[in-house]
Amino acid sequence: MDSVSTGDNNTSSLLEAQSHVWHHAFNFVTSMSIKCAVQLGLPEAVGAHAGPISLPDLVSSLGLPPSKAPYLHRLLRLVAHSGFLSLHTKLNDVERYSLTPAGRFLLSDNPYNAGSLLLAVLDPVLTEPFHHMSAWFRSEKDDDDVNTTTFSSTHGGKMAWEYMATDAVFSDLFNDAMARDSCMIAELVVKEGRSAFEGVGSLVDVAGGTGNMAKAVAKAFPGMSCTVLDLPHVVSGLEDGGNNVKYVAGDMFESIPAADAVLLKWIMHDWDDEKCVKILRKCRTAVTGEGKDGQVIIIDMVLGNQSLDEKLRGVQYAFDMEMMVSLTGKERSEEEFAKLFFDAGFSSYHINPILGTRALIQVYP
Ligand SMILES: C[S@@+](CC[C@H](N)C(=O)[O-])C[C@H]1O[C@@H](n2cnc3c(N)ncnc32)[C@H](O)[C@@H]1O
Ligand SMILES: O=c1cc(-c2ccc(O)cc2)oc2c(O)c(O)ccc12
Repeated sequence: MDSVSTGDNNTSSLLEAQSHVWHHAFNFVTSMSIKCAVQLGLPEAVGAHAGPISLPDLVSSLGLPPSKAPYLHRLLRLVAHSGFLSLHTKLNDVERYSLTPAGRFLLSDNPYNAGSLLLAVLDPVLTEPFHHMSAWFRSEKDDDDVNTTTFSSTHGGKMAWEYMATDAVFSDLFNDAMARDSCMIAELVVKEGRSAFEGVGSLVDVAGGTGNMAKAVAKAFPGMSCTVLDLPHVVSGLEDGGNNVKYVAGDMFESIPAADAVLLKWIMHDWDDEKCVKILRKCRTAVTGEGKDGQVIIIDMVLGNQSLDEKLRGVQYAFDMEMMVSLTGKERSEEEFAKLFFDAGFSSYHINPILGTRALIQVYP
């Protein structure tokens, strides 16, 4: 191979370029290994042990055959290298492991658990479409929507939310992932973005899933009456959460109950621009009806925040691919959000970048 094919024939540049390709080719192996650790119950076994745990103790508490110890050691090495375990070698030169802060996010009894999101994203339901992404790029849009997304062309023409109603196991996993995320975001929002909710007497969490966000907001603001609107298969059977949280089964494209404020957490990025404008128009009607002059509160990623580091920007772009492959949505820049808001008839907005990769956006009629 000559230097033309590589652009540079300096030895270290060649090796670095090759390793860069390897790093990205093998990223999925790292992800799948972490998934395996979660499925084995490794975070719980490490977390339950009094102090850092050794390999033999881990093998026994996971109930694995002792012959698998050398293999588990190799899994632990990668999971530790990926930042989920700390390695302690001080005690008698025996390797012992403890959970890092990211590792504690994989604990199933952690209310902020992100393991369910990891399991959902790495479930074949969501990974299979990625094998067909290039075919989707080459295919023309068809009238019956079969090829609207890579997800729908992989799953017999079913669009994402339609599919959810047919797969209770995956739907429960996904709803659990959303609910856990809402637990943490609600706490941060109540702490860091409290002013957005002050003075709000009634709130509708539109497409609010199983209601964790609404429950936490209602708890922080006992005078507020909260309604969770979501599809029937998500909210049917859920008991109203205390005095001031109730569930309504419905379609946000049809009607949204009137309220002082409407919350859209992780909704805009699920939909294309046209659908977002439709949802926002319904929200505008909900917060301006009955003489109200309310607001729409959006929690979503905003691309282009220069203070985000490279890793987090990569996370945003990966989410954008997930939205493109699974749904018809996208992650948006401030300019793209502003266009949606003005097209839906709103007059102003304020972005508060208090949630890492995500931001709290207040939109005013
Ligand atoms: C990404 S989840 C977000 C859930 C919740 N807001 C959260 O952040 O945890 C999107 C939600 O939209 C709901 N959804 C999809 N289409 C809907 C519709 N037409 N009307 C109401 N809810 C809908 C789904 O059932 C799902 O719960
Ligand atoms: O990672 C996801 C995946 C989805 C998704 C994929 C397929 C379906 O049938 C439904 C949903 O949706 C997500 C989402 O709405 C979100 O806010 C974050 C992540 C994901």
